[in-house]
Amino acid sequence: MSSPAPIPTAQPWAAPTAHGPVDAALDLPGSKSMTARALILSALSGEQSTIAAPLLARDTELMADGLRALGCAVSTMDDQRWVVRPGPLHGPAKIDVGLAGTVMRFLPVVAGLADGATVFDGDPAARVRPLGPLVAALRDLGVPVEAHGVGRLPLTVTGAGRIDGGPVTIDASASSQFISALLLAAPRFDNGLVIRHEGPPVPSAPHLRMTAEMLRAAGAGVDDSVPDLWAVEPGRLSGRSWVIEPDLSGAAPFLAAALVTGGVVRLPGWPPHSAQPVTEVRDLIARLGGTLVVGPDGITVTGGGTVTGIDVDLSGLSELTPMVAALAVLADRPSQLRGIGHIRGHETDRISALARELTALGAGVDATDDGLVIRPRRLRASTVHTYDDHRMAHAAAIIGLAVPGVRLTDVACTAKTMPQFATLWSGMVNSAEDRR
Ligand SMILES: O=C(O)C1=C[C@@H](OP(=O)(O)O)[C@@H](O)[C@H](O)C1
Ligand SMILES: C=C(OP(=O)(O)O)C(=O)O
Repeated sequence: MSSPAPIPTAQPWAAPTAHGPVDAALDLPGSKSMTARALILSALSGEQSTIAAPLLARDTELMADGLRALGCAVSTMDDQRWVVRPGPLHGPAKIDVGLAGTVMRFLPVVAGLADGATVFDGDPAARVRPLGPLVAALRDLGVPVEAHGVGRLPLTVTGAGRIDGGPVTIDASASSQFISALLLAAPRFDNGLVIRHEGPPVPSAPHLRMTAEMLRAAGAGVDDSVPDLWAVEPGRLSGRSWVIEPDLSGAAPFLAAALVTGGVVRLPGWPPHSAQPVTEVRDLIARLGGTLVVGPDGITVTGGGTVTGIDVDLSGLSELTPMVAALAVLADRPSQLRGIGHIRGHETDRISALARELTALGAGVDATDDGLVIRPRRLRASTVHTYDDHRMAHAAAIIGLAVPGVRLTDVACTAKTMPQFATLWSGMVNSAEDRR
């Protein structure tokens, strides 16, 4: 396979310090997880679909490219409305997954439905992200997969144009995306799918809820009423008009800015019924000392002046760990973040990366088996390594609000999910400074 697309060039960045409360209304980009699911479901449906307000970022663009490589027409000409025209899925194809968990987990199952061989590879850091249980499940379902070592990239999936489906067992404790990947394609399996999880708890329950909800919206029959068991009926998926919500996880650092500075951040345009875990995030913000209110004008987060340290199981909201860890070093008491051992397999080993970088900033940090213990201490200026991880960059930016002299080795890694992060962040901080 040709070498994977280059990783965005590193861009060192000085995080702006806030000298008072932020007060901002932000128009944030679409949800990565919803855009990824809408693309897959549209590509597997019977007719044309549109995706309004999609996320324009590296992860979703790689997903669109991957579907194109498999024979699906995806027009991204109009930034506000992508058009997906499904076509017969076929190889040979080469797919660059970048560092996107959604691309490296969702597309191999789609490739199993294609006729021919598809080769997958990605950034060097993607080659160490877990994939083995999904590879094993695909093989159990009769799809030939060649993988590196224990089931890592690079991968070759040789589809026969169809998958029998039926019962399969998987250990999805390393990533909920293994289950979402199989569920999203399952209506196209001849016999549908009954998937059982066996192993330590599956993380990211809200993402599995989103998968089931979007499958149902596309016309699939899904039963997710029994813990650790999901059933999808075989059937035709309908093309439809998807409308993507703003990304709640992408919003998280901005919400954190309200907490750190005792300010206000508003996110207009939030739907009354959200596919994302707004209630869980509201409860988390409340425990951290702020308030999140959902009203007709959208979401408003107000900081209470002090960040409260917490003891919290973040397994459902694990992608928010870097943001919560950043708040924890600025909090009034120690925090314990639990239930997140699997984030060692995220964009980087986030447990080790956070422990190392927060310690360098002066915090007291212990990595535990399933998370982090964080003791706030006097912090100092430091250059934070971002490890190509967008959310490590977010964490450093949050701390930089309160600690002068925080520099990031690279802010360009935020292009994974929000290429405009540095501009939006500086705009939020500078507009508050200008008003003072
Ligand atoms: O399905 C999805 O869109 C996602 C599921 C979660 O993955 P894990 O279960 O691997 O944490 C989450 O962390 C990731 O950012 C997006
Ligand atoms: C874990 C994350 O991403 P991915 O979809 O690449 O797993 C994340 O965005 O925090």
